[in-house]
Amino acid sequence: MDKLIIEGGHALKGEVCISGAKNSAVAILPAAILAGETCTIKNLPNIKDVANIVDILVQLGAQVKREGHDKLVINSNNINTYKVDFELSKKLRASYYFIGALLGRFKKAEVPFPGGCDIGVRPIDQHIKGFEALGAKITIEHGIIRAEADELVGASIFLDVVSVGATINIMLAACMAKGTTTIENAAKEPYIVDTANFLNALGANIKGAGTDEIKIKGVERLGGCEHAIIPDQMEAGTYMIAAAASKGDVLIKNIIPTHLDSISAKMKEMGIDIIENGDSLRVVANSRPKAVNIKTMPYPGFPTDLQQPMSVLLSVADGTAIINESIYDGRFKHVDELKKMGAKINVEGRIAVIEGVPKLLGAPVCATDLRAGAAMVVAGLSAEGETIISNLSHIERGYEKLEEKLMGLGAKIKRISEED
Ligand SMILES: CC(=O)N[C@H]1[C@@H](OP(=O)(O)OP(=O)(O)OC[C@H]2O[C@@H](n3ccc(=O)[nH]c3=O)[C@H](O)[C@@H]2O)O[C@H](CO)[C@@H](O)[C@@H]1O
Ligand SMILES: C=C(OP(=O)(O)O)C(=O)O
Repeated sequence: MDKLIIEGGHALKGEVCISGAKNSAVAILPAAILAGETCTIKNLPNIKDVANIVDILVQLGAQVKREGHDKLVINSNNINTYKVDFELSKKLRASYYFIGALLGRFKKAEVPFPGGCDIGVRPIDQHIKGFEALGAKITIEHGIIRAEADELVGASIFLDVVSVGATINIMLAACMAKGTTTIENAAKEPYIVDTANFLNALGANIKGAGTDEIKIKGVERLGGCEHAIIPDQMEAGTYMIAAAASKGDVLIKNIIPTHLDSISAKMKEMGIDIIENGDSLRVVANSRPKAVNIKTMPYPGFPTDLQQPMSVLLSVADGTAIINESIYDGRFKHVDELKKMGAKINVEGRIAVIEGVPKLLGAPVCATDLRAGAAMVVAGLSAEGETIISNLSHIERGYEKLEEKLMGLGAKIKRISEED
């Protein structure tokens, strides 16, 4: 089992280039099952979640060819099963997209329950409600979700909760359904727009992605296309927070700054300089940040996926901050780890009260989930002394070349294997 060792207290300085978005990639790759011709997908992040999705595509019989480090060419014509392997499915959250994609293509899907970060209850009732509205019969047996339909017919679906996964999954199933599907109270995250753009490039007719009402007119057949994944909002946000926590000066390149507006706004409120310029953004932090309150919200609100890294910056801020985690009921598992480094945080349900301390002190800590891992890295970079982070597999699901990128910014970070 590898560990990361960080010698903290070195300001990050320089430039970092952001990779393609995990949450777009893991939706668009399964969506390629609906394509009647070859798809070329570019700007894919080289992360475990993408590798896991590719393993499922291959298990189903798709031809997947890698070209260069960030490009895959996929042909789904030879897919010969609608059943996803149990072990592969539970390796990540996004395996749920195979339900929508296989149902859309074969009118049948068998997908074991997905895995993903353990951050509270994560039901998929809204996905199921959407598939049923389109005419599918859903049964759950022995941990496997079975979806089956004689035909899929467009329907009007009002989501009870704003769900990224349900919005995309219904889009996938509805693309080739008969008639028009309307998703109301749809999620608006950039991944939804990216996935809709990909499907439209294949020949789908989706309008309104990025708003809370999406209309999908079913088409007979989808073709192929070339598509580049958008930059990763969460990776970019993590580097913004890391730059500030280390009192650094970092130019974050290859981003869409509007996707980061809620983070930039909060960081400006904290007294950190954020300078946008085209597709890059510079973060300059010289002094201790001011404490601010945060409530996580669906896009364009402050993203839950950056709540954990942000809690590190608030741990060393001047004053007391309140975090209201409105999306998940268990996304504070990292707090016990941060306390080992001297953070003063009280958690009561979905609320964390953080009393800022002047500095954190390095300690052995564990990455309990993906963004908890990112939070530990940010904490290690800002802390005095050495931080040793274990349980790295979560971090590998979502961050491409983490050590390499941080070392490029002057961080003292290295990976060791247990036997080293
Ligand atoms: C692979 C992927 O894209 N993961 C992201 C996706 O996860 P995921 O798609 O799982 O998250 P959702 O947007 O669906 O979940 C949002 C909230 O809705 C609830 N809910 C969701 C679906 C449902 O059928 N019923 C229900 O009650 C969830 O418990 C949660 O409280 O969006 C989350 C919210 O931005 C992010 O944290 C994850 O990084
Ligand atoms: C919660 C996350 O991932 P997943 O939904 O894939 O578990 C995340 O990316 O922060």
